Amino acid sequence: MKLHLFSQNTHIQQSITITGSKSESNRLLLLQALFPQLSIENVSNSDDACVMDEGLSIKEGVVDIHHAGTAMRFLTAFFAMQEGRSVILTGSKRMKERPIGILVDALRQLGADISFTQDEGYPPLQIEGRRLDESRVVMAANVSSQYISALLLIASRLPNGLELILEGDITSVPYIEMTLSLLNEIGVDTSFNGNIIRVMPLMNEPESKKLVVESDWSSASYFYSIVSICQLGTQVRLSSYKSNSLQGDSVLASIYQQFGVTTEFEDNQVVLTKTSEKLQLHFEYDLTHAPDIAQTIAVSCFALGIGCSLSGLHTLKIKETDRLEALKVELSKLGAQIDVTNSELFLKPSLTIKSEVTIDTYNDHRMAMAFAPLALKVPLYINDAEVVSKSYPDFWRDMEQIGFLISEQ
Ligand SMILES: O=C(O)C1=C[C@@H](OP(=O)(O)O)[C@@H](O)[C@H](O)C1
Ligand SMILES: C=C(OP(=O)(O)O)C(=O)O
Repeated sequence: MKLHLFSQNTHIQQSITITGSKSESNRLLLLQALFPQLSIENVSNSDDACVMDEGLSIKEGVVDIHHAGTAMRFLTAFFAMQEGRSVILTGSKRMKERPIGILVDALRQLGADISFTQDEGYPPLQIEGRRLDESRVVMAANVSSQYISALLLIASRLPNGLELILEGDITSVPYIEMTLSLLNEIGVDTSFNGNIIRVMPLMNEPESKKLVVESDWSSASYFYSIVSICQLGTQVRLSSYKSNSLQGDSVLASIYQQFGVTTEFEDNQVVLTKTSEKLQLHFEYDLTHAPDIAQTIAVSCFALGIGCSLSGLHTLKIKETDRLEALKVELSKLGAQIDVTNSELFLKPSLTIKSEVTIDTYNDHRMAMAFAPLALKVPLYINDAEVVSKSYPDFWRDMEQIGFLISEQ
């Protein structure tokens, strides 16, 4: 589906309800499979949460998680400790290019029986579930935090718990902390000191408990971008959010303050208001701990005519697409002067944006959503716009609600 987007409404006053965080949802769905007395509210309606939910219920045979990185990594750990269950865990063409060797090696240290059915180090995986008696694992922490969260999520159901020794710089730390916080909420004891994480085995079953998923902060990033581009006084209210979020992407509030957007919390809403036009000429930031908002920020800077130097982007090359390369190609089409390395992005300030450009999305939801706010500046086309369903199926409906004129080509 190719969409044409344009919007002349640069003074928006709207309230939007965003679906639950896909990261929190996929963790809680796994925990619920291990502890059925838990119930979850505001679960994400994203494709990634749906494939996670379906995957957990499959007893034998092929489990296809499509493009969902968290489902791939979390289900690998889950099936490895399901005694007597045998599955082939696979995904999309891109998923077969996203590395998983570090997690498989870590699970093998615990005693797991997992083999690669095609390329060594990549999905698909043949997993023969068994009791995992070991408890000590040494693993690299600088490639993806999802490998670490995957182990932590099953840890309290292992006979001896888990002691995880992390090697190298730890990437995407807030996602690890989110996992530990959710474990703590259900009564599991954990510790995280320096490069050692410990999870105690659960002695007593947790009480039945309702856990409410906060809405998705990565999805909120597109509204931050929109508000930053709009006129003074623009206000968008997003539900349901809280100031003490478990999601690292809530750092958006302090980042977009620098682009003139003020954040306030009222009841269960976060209120974004454009309060200042005074902008710096250059923005510098290390996104090691919030990689999913890199595309949003790069496009916001381009729309605002601000240059930027973004670092800590080493994980972007192994996400839904090589996001550094994709940003370079697509922003260049619009007239940007941009350079990327394996972990950085440099954008020069530019005052003009080419109109009626077609943006390719590379099977990456965040390419479509990050570029959409540019429609406030110039008309543009988005190819394969349905990709947004990976994390935010209602995205285009919500764009129409805030005044975007969208037509299918
Ligand atoms: O644990 C999670 O829910 C996630 C961790 C991050 O991945 P990396 O740790 O691979 O950067 C993030 O990019 C992804 O969207 C979700
Ligand atoms: C990287 C992402 O997802 P995943 O790794 O879970 O596929 C994302 O949603 O931006």
